[in-house]
Amino acid sequence: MTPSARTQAAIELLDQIIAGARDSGAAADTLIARYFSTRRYAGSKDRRAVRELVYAAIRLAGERPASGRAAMLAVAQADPEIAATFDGVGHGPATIGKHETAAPSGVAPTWIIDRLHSSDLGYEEFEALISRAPLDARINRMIVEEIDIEGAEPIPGLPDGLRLPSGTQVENLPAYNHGAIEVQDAGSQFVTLAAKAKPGQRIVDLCAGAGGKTLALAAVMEGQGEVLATDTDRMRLSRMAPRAERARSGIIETRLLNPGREVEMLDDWLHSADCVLIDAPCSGTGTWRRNPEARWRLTPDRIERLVETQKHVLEVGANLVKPGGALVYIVCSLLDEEGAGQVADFLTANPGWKAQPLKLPVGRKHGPGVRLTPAHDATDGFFVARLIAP
Ligand SMILES: C[S@@+](CC[C@H](N)C(=O)[O-])C[C@H]1O[C@@H](n2cnc3c(N)ncnc32)[C@H](O)[C@@H]1O
Repeated sequence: MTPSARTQAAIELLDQIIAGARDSGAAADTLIARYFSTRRYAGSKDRRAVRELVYAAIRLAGERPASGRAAMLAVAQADPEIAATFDGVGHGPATIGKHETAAPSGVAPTWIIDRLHSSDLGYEEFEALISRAPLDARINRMIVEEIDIEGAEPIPGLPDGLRLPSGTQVENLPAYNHGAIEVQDAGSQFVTLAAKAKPGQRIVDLCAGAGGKTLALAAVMEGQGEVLATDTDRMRLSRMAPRAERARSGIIETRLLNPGREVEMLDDWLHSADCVLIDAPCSGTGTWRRNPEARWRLTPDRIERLVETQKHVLEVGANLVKPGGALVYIVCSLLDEEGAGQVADFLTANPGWKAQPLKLPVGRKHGPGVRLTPAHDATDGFFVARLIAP
């Protein structure tokens, strides 16, 4: 592909990504994979270059742009080499018109910026929210003692964490195929430490998804005890079994829940878990480094619905914790209404429950818990609190 054809491909993809964000459609990565599956003429270098262009445009535009062309024009404004590809030749985009406007640059839509700011996030933190995320992994000590991957660095404070060189094709590493490493952001690993999981315990991972945190819990438990991984999403939960098998985690049981009937379906675990981990569905404002187009998808209504679901899963989880046991609440959001505020409301509504001060190797105290931010901790953004049952 010529440089101009690459720019045109990025514009077409951005049009699809913008429509996907507006209509709750597929994520950018899925759309990019689909686009190239029908364009065999594009080699791996072309795909990489187009992907880079697409993500550069997504990172630049805080608000959802009017069109893919407007988004790429913003990249062209900052980079004369890209501007030169608007040449109208062959498969290239038409030349830039005198009165054409580029999508405005920014970190996020103004209403979200305001909410982040009211959640005590300083403006100096904002740029880092959409910076490029490093590639982190977790070593599975049940399979290997030590691991040697060229260019990999330890992550201070995380005995099992590894920062891999960017661009590492993890699926091609023998260590990955043997289950010796799992891709997992350092922030996710740090907040899972709040569960203080130990061999022999009974733990529920209530919103387990495809099992990122479940596998980390099972690894610390060294194959002793029980981990019940539940979720209401059949597709996500079904991805757990093959991952658990690869990681040789024999103590994980999965259970698909019906929304609204969770407590009934978990009656064999009532008031008996040492710990219930709730990695609640959230706005994902802490993960824009990995999914920068997610900030074009948010609406105040969507956040309101998420806050309701979070309140609900907290109530469900509280029913499963044994007296003196722990409820660990996590969101990858930096909005207080989903994090510190949500937990404060829970504590008011449930007298007797207490927030236990958390000592994590990273993060800063924030309300009844701890907050990790990309600028301060070089991780995705998270809020985590550990609550002890009466
Ligand atoms: C942040 S994701 C979990 C990610 C996962 N823990 C990980 O580490 O990869 C939140 C999950 O909550 C699930 N969820 C939503 N409502 C739920 C409910 N009422 N009960 C249990 N899980 C729910 C969603 O399907 C989603 O998989």
